[in-house]
Amino acid sequence: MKPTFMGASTKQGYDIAARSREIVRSLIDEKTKDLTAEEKSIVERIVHSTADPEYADITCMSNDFVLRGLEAVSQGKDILTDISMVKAGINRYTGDVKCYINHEKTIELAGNTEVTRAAAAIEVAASEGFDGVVVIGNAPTALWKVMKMVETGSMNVSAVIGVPVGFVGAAESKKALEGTSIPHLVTQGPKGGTPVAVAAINSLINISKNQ
Ligand SMILES: C/C1=C2N=C(/C=C3N=C(/C(C)=C4\N[C@@](C)([C@@H]5N=C1[C@](C)(CCC(=O)O)[C@H]5CC(=O)O)[C@@](C)(CC(=O)O)[C@@H]4CCC(=O)O)[C@@](C)(CC(=O)O)[C@@H]\3CCC(=O)O)C(C)(C)[C@@H]/2CCC(=O)O
Repeated sequence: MKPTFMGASTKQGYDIAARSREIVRSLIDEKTKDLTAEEKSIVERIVHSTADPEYADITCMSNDFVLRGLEAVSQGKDILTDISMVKAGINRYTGDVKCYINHEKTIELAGNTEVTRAAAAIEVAASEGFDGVVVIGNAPTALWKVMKMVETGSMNVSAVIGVPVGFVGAAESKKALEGTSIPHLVTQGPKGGTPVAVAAINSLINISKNQ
């Protein structure tokens, strides 16, 4: 696989990405001065992907997030996403990227129990023996389910990127994740979404390749 920078793999693409990174740095350098080099790189990539410097204020990581996340992706552990759009964006990982939202067991479970498909998909992933990094960009109910299953010892999770977007439960679910001992990255408040989730995990994967 060709080396990339911010997903760019051509000379022109690389130049655009490098220029964009310079602009991002000039916008958020002061705000990120207390972060480690790895944390800074992750925040820069999120701001780069969204063109929204506010992410430098609202992105928060637990102290062990980078360590535990890097350990997991370096070992090639599985990555689990809440929805297909997030999975589609993680295109340079050599391990498995899984998403059970359209799995027949998920559809059956959601139909029988009347929970969301997003939450049912987490239960199915755990029942299939998932062990790795969870990436949630859209569905608060999936994030609540992960926290519950980790708390009850029914799911193995190395780290969680919890950045669901929206006005119904997103902020609350992320606040709850911050109160757990699960290694995590969150964006506080309603903002987040697929581009943020993908930027965060792709940045972690990129850092692990350059170690
Ligand atoms: C609250 C939900 C939101 N979904 C958003 C954005 C997009 N969702 C798409 C699709 C096709 C799917 N979303 C579901 C996950 C569906 N979305 C929800 C739920 C209603 C509730 C989740 C929760 O609160 O935890 C959820 C329903 C569920 O039962 O889980 C999906 C399963 C719906 C379905 O088809 O049954 C489905 C997943 C399909 C898949 O992954 O294969 C969009 C592609 C729709 C679109 O815009 O066309 C889009 C993806 C956007 C992206 O950037 O990737 C929001 C906006 C995140 C929204 C939360 C906002 C809010 O209501 O406040």
